[in-house]
Amino acid sequence: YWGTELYPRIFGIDIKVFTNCRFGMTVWALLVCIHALKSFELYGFVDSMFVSAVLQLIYITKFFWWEGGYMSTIDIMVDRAGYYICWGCLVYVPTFYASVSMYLVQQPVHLGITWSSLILLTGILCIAVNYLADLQKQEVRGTGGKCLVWGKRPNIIRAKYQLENGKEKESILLASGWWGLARHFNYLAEIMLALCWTVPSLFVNIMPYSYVIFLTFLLIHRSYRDDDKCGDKYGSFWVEYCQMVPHRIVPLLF
Ligand SMILES: NC(=O)C1=CN([C@@H]2O[C@H](COP(=O)(O)OP(=O)(O)OC[C@H]3O[C@@H](n4cnc5c(N)ncnc54)[C@H](OP(=O)(O)O)[C@@H]3O)[C@@H](O)[C@H]2O)C=CC1
Ligand SMILES: CC(C)=CCC[C@@H](C)[C@H]1CC[C@H]2C3=CC=C4C[C@@H](O)CC[C@]4(C)[C@H]3CC[C@]12C
Repeated sequence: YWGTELYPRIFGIDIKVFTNCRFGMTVWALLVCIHALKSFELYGFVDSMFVSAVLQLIYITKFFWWEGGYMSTIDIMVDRAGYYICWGCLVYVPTFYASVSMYLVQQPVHLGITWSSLILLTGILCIAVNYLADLQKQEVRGTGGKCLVWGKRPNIIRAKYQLENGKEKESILLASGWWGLARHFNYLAEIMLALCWTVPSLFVNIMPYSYVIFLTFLLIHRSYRDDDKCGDKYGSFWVEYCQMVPHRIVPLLF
């Protein structure tokens, strides 16, 4: 179920790049377009479908833009290519992640220009925060901490860790900017964004909210998994970071 190989290749093709990045994300985007086209064919322009589809498509485009950063996440560095990842990315992501659009084909909602614009702008803001947080970490590490974070010198911990062969290495833990608000503020933006592309379906049925609910559980669980992973890797340096940034996802709350 969890797999054995970390980076399997078939005929030179990296299986995890294919499943996690290319197939799942592309079919998700295609299904959003297919549902939006069907809705247009049935009812003409529907603002709720437009807002939801545009947010999902911007998010997927952002994913491809940032794909290099995804290569250093738990999915690629820790999870092996087993049933969990393969079924998850080949079947679960395209179908379940696009389920709000599928729902809106059956249940069109007219939001009006004010609500549509408000939801669209909030969603775009969430995508920007999620992207900027991921980028900030990459930039600080890429420059060895010699950059500005929100206009100031970053607060960093130079964390030492050991490789399996005993060699000592160093990495940077950022404790300011987005990474000073909470240890995974990027997850909060991710959940708020999913809410933005779901809320156009209003509150008649719980079905379209399945993805937001799933994502909330997934990311809370992931924040614990990441704490374990980083605690094992960085030891006392991670404890120091947790003392500086005590909250996991929501500043002052959780
Ligand atoms: N829609 C979905 O289904 C999901 C979307 N996502 C999104 O994917 C993106 C990547 O998420 P994910 O990989 O889970 O997690 P993060 O982007 O939060 O990365 C966690 C890793 O970053 C490093 N790190 C942790 N804290 C710091 C710090 N303060 N400074 C520098 N480096 C740090 C550690 O790795 P290292 O070993 O390098 O130190 C840690 O394992 C996010 O935008 C997330 O929202 C994630 C899961 C599901
Ligand atoms: C129980 C079950 C079916 C779990 C799903 C497992 C996987 C399919 C998902 C676990 C983590 C997910 C992802 C992580 C990070 C991502 C970056 C984001 O910008 C786009 C989505 C994704 C690639 C996402 C894809 C599904 C998972 C691998």
